[in-house]
Amino acid sequence: MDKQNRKAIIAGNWKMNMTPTEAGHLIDALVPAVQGANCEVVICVPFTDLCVAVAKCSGTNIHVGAENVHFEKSGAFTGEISADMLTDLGVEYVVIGHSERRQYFAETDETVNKRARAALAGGLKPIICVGESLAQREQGVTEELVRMQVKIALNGVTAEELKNVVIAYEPIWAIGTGKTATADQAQEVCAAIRKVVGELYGEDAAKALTVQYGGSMNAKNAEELLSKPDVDGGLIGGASLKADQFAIIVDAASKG
Ligand SMILES: O=C(CO)COP(=O)(O)O
Repeated sequence: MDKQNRKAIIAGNWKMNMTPTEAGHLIDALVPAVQGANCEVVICVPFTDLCVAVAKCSGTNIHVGAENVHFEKSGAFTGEISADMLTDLGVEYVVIGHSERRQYFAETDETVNKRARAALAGGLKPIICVGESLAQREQGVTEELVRMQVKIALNGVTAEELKNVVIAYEPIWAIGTGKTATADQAQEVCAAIRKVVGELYGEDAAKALTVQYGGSMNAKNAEELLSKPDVDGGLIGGASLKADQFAIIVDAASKG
């Protein structure tokens, strides 16, 4: 499979970090640091940082994403944010189904699917997160679980819509722990994700799909992870909060 035809995407997931003032400073440092990138650069930021991010990234090569979206178009859902609210601001991507949302906010494969469909219908590009816990890896059910997560998340997503979908493999045990999956482990599961998408949508669609790895990806290990044939980018937490570290990861993806 030829990786050259796929777009590598390096996306920061800032999580619950950065006030709007801090966000402005970080983006001011990021813009010159990633301007020569030969991959897509995305920052997914808290809702409160979106305005400043969109304003500062306008006219640059940095694309802006949110960290979640509600599945209804509008209505009595106190505290929630719709796809239309995000696109109206100029937001392009949205992280969906992050394991922290699944673990702490009771999101399920079914609500992940509803959010993904709402995002796509609203013109956003969802970065759908899947991945196993340590116990699930030790039980040997990683591939089966990830296949199921992907199948449910994509239920009802059309082949045309799939072109705007990114899938991120994020083993839960590697998130924020400093324990990175080995490049071979990342490759194995990213390939399995591409395989199930191929079964659902055909070979060409699978070949075109961007599959990211996320979980303690950093300036030191990015190059090796990104060198794997089915790892098309990264979803980066901690290391995305430092412009110099994030830029090194972007450089690594630009070479691949
Ligand atoms: O959850 C992640 C990205 O969504 C990964 O976080 P870390 O890079 O901090 O491990």
